[in-house]
This record gives sequence, C-alpha cells and structure tokens, in this order.
Amino acid sequence: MNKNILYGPPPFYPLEDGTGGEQLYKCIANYSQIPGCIALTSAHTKENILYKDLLQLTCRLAESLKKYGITTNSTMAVCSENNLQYFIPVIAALYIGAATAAVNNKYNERELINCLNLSKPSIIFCSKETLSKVCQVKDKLNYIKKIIILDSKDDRASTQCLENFIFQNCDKDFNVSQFKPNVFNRDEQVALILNSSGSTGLPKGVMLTHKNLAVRFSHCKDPVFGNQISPGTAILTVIPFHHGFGMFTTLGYFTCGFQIVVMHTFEKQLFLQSLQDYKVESTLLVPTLMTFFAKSSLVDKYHLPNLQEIASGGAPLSKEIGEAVARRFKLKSIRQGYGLTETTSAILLTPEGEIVPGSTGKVVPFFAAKVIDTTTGKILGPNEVGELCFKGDMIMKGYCNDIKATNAIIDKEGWLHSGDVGYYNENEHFFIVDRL
Ligand SMILES: O=C(O)[C@H]1CSC(c2nc3ccc(N4CCCCCC4)cc3s2)=N1
Repeated sequence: MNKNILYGPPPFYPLEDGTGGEQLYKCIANYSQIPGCIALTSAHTKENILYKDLLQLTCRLAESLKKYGITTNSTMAVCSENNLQYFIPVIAALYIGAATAAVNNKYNERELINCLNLSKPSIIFCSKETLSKVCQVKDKLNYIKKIIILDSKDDRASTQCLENFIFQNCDKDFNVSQFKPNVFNRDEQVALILNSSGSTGLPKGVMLTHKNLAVRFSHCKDPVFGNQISPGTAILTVIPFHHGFGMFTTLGYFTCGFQIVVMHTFEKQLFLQSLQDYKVESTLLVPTLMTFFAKSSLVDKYHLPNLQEIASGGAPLSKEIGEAVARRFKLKSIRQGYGLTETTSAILLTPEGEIVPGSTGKVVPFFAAKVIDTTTGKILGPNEVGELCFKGDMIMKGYCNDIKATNAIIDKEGWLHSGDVGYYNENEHFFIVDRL
C-alpha cells in the first residue's frame, strides 16, 4: 500500500442500499408525514412546496411519464432557471430510472442544439422563460417528441404545462401509497447527464449513475463531511441547479428534510433579507459572490444569529477572501469543497471542526487521492506540488458517446486525472494552486 495514496475515512453511516430514486422516495415519503414540513420556498415569490406536495407531484409525474412511455431506456432534459418545480421531473425520472440531462438555461439556440445532441432527450421540461428558445430548438431536432412547461398554470404556445400533463396521463384513482420506484442496477443506470467543458473544446455529456448519487447522499448525511440531519433546517441556495455543485447539494438536501430556499438570480438585499427572514443555518456561495460579500458593508445591516455555515464551491476560494467573509458574517471560517462535474460532487471537503485556512479540505469517504508528477507520473508526497488524481465511487460512468475523451481523463486503473495542480500538507489537507 503506497503511503502517498490518501484514503478517505470510513463513512459515518454505511452506504445505503437501493437506487438513488428509491433512497429519495423513502426520505421524501418520511418527511411528508411531518405536518407542514416545507421542502422548497421561493425567495422571490415566497411560495412553498411541502414534502407532502413534493411526494404527490413526483409520484404522479412518474406515473404519468410511465403511461406516456418513458422507461429505464429513456432520456429527458430540463432546461430552466432555478425554480420550485425544477426537481419534480428530476426526482420523477430517478424513480423510473430514466436519465435526465440538466441543460444550462443560459445557452443560446446553437449551444442548446450541441448539448441536446449529446443526450438526445425525447421530452424537455422548460420554464416560461426558456419556452420560446426550447420550441425553436424542438423544430430542428426530430428526437424531441414533447415539451412540458414547469412553472405555468396553463398551456402556452401549443405546449402543455406540468399540471395538465399529469392530469391527462395519471389515473384519476392513482394513490401514492400504490407507487413504487423501479428497481434496476444502480452501478450502471445513468441518473443524470451534466455538461462539462472538460479540459478542452465543446461541452461533453457527463453520465452520472445512481451509485454516484447514493455515495453523494452518504456524504450529505455524514456529520463530518455534510450536515447534521434535522428536518426543517433552512438552507439558502442561488447555485444553478444544472451545475454539479447546485444539483447534488440540492438533491442531498431533500434526503435530509431541509427547507431549501431557492433563488434564480443573485440580488444582494434579497439574499441577506432571506437569510434573516427564514433563519437560514447554511448557505452556498461561489467565489465571485464571496468576493462581493467580503467588500460589502450591507451585511452589517442584518441580524443573522442562525447562520452557522457559509459553504464555498465550484471554483477555488482564496484564503484572504474566505477569511474576510468569515469575519464579515462573524463565523469561525468558511467551509470549502472541491469537485469536478466528472466526480459528481465534492471529493475534497472541509471536515466539520477541522478548518485549515486556504485548504479546500480532505478526501471524502469512498475515495482515494494522489498527487503525481506530470512528467514522470511518480506519486508525490506531502507538500510536493503535482496533478491531483482521484479514484472512487462518484467517478462518472463516462462522457456520452465519447470513449476517446473518457479514456483521456480516466486511466486504465480507474484514476481520474483532474487537470488541477495542488498538494496536500502533513495533515492530509489539500490545497489547489493552479490549473494544468
Ligand atoms: O467545480 C466544479 O466543477 C463543481 C463540480 S461539483 C462541485 C462541488 N460540489 C460541492 C458540493 C458541496 C460542497 N460543499 C462545500 C462545503 C462543505 C459542506 C458541503 C458543501 C462544495 C462543492 S464544490 N464543483
């Protein structure tokens, strides 16, 4: 055993059985029993969806999609800004075992076509905002059979809204207690397809499996690497759901029974007012927003006694900015995570109570990490700078229809070569210093 290969600690709870869909169904059904337990709140409209509603909506949509012909071999897509309905098709597809491509809602028509051609979805869930762009694209792509609008109360532009699709396809006497998620091989079944620019060129379709999802759920519930499970805890997020950081933190929050306060665009006053009004305990930011808060005196106008954690991810965070934001919010420190779309979610995370300024954290359970010399391939030791490589059960299944690109980033032994340069110190805390 090479001592310069670092292994994450054992998980706090053993990895749960079942598909990602089965695990989500169990959690949502459980929290739906708690009267008034809120799953999602829009920071913009103040509207809520309770776990009870989320259970009904996701099961009825899954039932409707099965009646419509969606199976474990199907692929769907969501192209929408963050909203209350975003995860209804994502979760329904996970119950069925159909793959969902999460498409950047800011893409223009050409980028949309490039990205959809990777996964070739038969149904696209859009929003009122993306409807016209998605309809234009539908006319050019023969594999798209149906568009469904997530956030409209009625049909528009000869496109059906979610409620009417469910009403039309779900049996009138359908009862949630009859519903059961499908069973399939979680190691192979693709759950989500996300876009990654990878190291070069056009975006690629990253295929992530139900097994990848199950490991992420384990990290979310881990008191050391995730959050304590207490239903009703309020989280505020403005991270795009179509990106790995937003997708897999939010799916994890559902398994913890959290109240997820959702923003689709960052507005500083609304963000701070929401932290205060919903007594938010943890919030996610990306480094660019951290920089804004480091400099903004606006924060001092708000009283935030419940805020225990600000978590940063999606890109490296400088030590100075992290410390400035922690001071501004009167927190001990900022929690950081590092991941790639190709690793589902964070594979380095700040362990609870083990904060090292400037470090992006330690290796998570179910993972191994090594730092290699990019010319010789030699495995390096502590405080030696090289390329970070990772191996573990959240590594993607591969890029859609691109074996060549897959083999270029994952070697024959299953190590993913991140393309990021960094080192770990004598206490196994990692530091990112550059991009190759
Ligand atoms: O940089 C990227 O491409 C994306 C791919 S997925 C990803 C991250 N996912 C996560 C998921 C969680 C976190 N946390 C940071 C702080 C510790 C508590 C858990 C949240 C940080 C990150 S960074 N970064």
